[in-house]
Amino acid sequence: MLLEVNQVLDAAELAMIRQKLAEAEFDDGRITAGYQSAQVKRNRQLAETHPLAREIAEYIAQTVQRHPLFITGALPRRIFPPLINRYEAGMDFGLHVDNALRGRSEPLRTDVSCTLFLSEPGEYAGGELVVEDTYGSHAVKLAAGDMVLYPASSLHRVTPVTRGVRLAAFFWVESLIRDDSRRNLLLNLDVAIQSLTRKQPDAPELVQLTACYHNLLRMWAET
Ligand SMILES: O=C(O)CCC(=O)C(=O)O
Ligand SMILES: [Fe+2]
Repeated sequence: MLLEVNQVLDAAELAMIRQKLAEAEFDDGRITAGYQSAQVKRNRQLAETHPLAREIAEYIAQTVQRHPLFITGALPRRIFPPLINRYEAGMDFGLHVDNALRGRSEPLRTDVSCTLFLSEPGEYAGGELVVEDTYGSHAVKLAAGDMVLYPASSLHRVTPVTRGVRLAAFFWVESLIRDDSRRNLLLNLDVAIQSLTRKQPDAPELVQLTACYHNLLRMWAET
């Protein structure tokens, strides 16, 4: 499942984050890459230990969790602190899969991968996030402040940036629902229940549908 969550950050929040990042020193992106992905990773990244990285990570992690579609789509159990990357002209990230586990003490299982775009599409050429699934390749390039969620199990890449600079926050979610197809089913059920609630708040089926949602969640959730 590829899920777009729009307007996670508003213009003022983006300006604040962008201004802070404008002064920051970025390192080689391979600092967090596994063996295979390091071979194909050509970007810059703010070190996790950088005080600014911690401040921005905290801010973004709090903000995404206020977004109902993020909660419904990811059903987060734990969020890995968001990292910031930067692709300048000539940089890209070849086909790879994200590491299954992140962090040393109490490793987080990466179920959902997220990219939150911090640059507007017009600020750079190229730089699409391309995610492979059983239905083919999907190229994603969103407005600044928008985010895409995709299964961490999928192969993906970032096409070469040929002009300008692409800034993004990226992070992983350990979900209450490990399996992508189950998570997707719950998302669709939840969205349908919410839509029916808006259209027909007194529909008697709502109680059964809500029971189905919670009982599936109870059956599958790993807490
Ligand atoms: O920059 C992106 O959109 C994705 C980055 C990525 O795939 C990674 O760091 O593993
Ligand atoms: Fe990745």
